[in-house]
Amino acid sequence: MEAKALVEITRPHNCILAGVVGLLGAIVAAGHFPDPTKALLVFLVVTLGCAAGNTINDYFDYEIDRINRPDRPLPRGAMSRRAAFWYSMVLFALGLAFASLISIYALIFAAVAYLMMFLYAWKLKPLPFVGNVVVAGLTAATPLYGAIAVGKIGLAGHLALCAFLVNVAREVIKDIEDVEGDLAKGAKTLPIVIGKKKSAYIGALFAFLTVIASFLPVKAGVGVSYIAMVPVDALILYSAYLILRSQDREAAHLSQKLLKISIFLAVVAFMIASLVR
Ligand SMILES: CC(C)=CCC/C(C)=C/CC/C(C)=C/CC/C(C)=C/COC[C@H](O)COP(=O)(O)O
Ligand SMILES: CC(C)=CCC/C(C)=C/CC/C(C)=C/CC/C(C)=C/COP(=O)(O)OP(=O)(O)O
Ligand SMILES: [Mg+2]
Repeated sequence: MEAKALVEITRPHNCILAGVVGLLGAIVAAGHFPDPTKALLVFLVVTLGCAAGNTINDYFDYEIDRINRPDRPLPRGAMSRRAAFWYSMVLFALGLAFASLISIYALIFAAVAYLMMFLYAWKLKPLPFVGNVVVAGLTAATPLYGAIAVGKIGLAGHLALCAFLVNVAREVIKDIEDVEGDLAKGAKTLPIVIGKKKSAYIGALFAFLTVIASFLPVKAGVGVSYIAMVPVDALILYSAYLILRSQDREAAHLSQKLLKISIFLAVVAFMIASLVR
């Protein structure tokens, strides 16, 4: 087994971004930076959960990824499926252990989120649109987790709404990109059921809704750097334009990657604004 596969399979860039979003949720809910121990625990529970979710996802997606993503650790043989399964279980268990140190509510919330990630990878992904909503719901749960840890939701709800909308858009567009492999495994994703053009309209609609919702977090203290949301919203609208113009694999890949960049930029803008206000 390649040692680097243990890190690569977790998709560390997603996990770190998710951990920062959990922390951001705690900050905007509390209105200040939380207790450092609690902040670290929130970061660890979200990061470990995301790492476990990505790992179990690759375990169940082995056949699809052999077509769509042959360079990933499992299809290229860098790690066995059995090792990936037990590795994800260890990561889930570690996350729950840290969640138990926060509060009973934080433990229950994490357990439900982790279960949803397992169910998504095992059974829900092939269901048209349901899988997209589950993944987007999990990204929305991330800022809410930080808020739960500090005992109030507050303005983290705005971040959760934006996270949900932008990730529904991105998941639908990713499914347009992955039609070939999903067809081979018999997955009934939205583009396979209603066609790539109608799916592009749905993806673009959720991108537009994200831009509208992005004005809500102005109350979340992003007033100082709200100007930073202008390029973020422009990037989201450009992603929507790209997928409406063409639904081929290359256009869908660029559109979903630009949406991911917009997520990263938006999180940075919110984090700076919430810390400097
Ligand atoms: C206005 C605006 C865009 C606000 C941002 C809202 C916000 C706080 C978003 C954060 C969402 C979040 C928790 C992201 C964590 C990382 C992530 C993208 C998770 C979803 O991953 C599923 C995806 O299918 C993985 O695919 P890939 O990224 O290609 O590995
Ligand atoms: C709220 C708590 C405690 C944890 C949340 C943890 C987070 C951030 C979850 C966000 C959603 C996520 C990363 C789910 C993991 C499963 C995953 C990678 C879904 C997407 O997989 P596919 O739909 O197969 O797409 P790929 O082609 O990228 O594999
Ligand atoms: Mg997958």
